[in-house]
Amino acid sequence: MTPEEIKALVRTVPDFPAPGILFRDVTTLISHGKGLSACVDHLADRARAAGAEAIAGMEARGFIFGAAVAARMGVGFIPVRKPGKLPVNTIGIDYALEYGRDRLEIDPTAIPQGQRVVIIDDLIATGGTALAAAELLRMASASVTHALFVIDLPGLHGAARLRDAGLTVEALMDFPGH
Ligand SMILES: O=P(O)(O)OC[C@H]1O[C@H](OP(=O)(O)OP(=O)(O)O)[C@H](O)[C@@H]1O
Ligand SMILES: Nc1ncnc2[nH]cnc12
Repeated sequence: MTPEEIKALVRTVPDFPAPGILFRDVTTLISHGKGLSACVDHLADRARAAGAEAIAGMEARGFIFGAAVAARMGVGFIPVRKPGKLPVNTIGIDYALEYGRDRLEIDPTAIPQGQRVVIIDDLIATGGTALAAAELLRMASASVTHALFVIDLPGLHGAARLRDAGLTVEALMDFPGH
């Protein structure tokens, strides 16, 4: 399936989780076997080209795509978790969302020194989550140069923020005007 065909599987829900937000819902995409598989293939091709030695994905939707891509590539997966979930000493970072604030944590021992880690998430909006994840992974000595997304909302300028911060950003599709 092409990215255009995969895009047709994304459901748009107005006013979720707050008035004025157009929620781009991947539930309908991941419940479609061929759509999910094609999505994972496209992301894995790009992660391979980026030289990924491990994939990091953000809780929760980043786990779905990130872990599937890591398994398809035969590399490890690093869960970037919401707070209080990991049973070991963590390092963490606070960040702003399109609709609120949150915090991410990782187990710093999960990453060998200098390992090339590619970030994968379902969607980039303001870029706050991905920038926080990149900073956190670097605090744990990862080499982070690429971030891959299924969906970009270019109207929220997240990809531009990541590029300004020196990251290479790719997305399979975008929804202009968010
Ligand atoms: O670019 P940003 O403005 O930071 O927004 C993008 C993030 O927001 C969503 O996750 P959310 O925090 O809603 O969590 P979820 O995956 O648990 O639904 C999405 O999956 C990204 O991780
Ligand atoms: N508009 C949106 N749709 C789905 N997930 C999001 N995360 C942040 N903004 C979002």
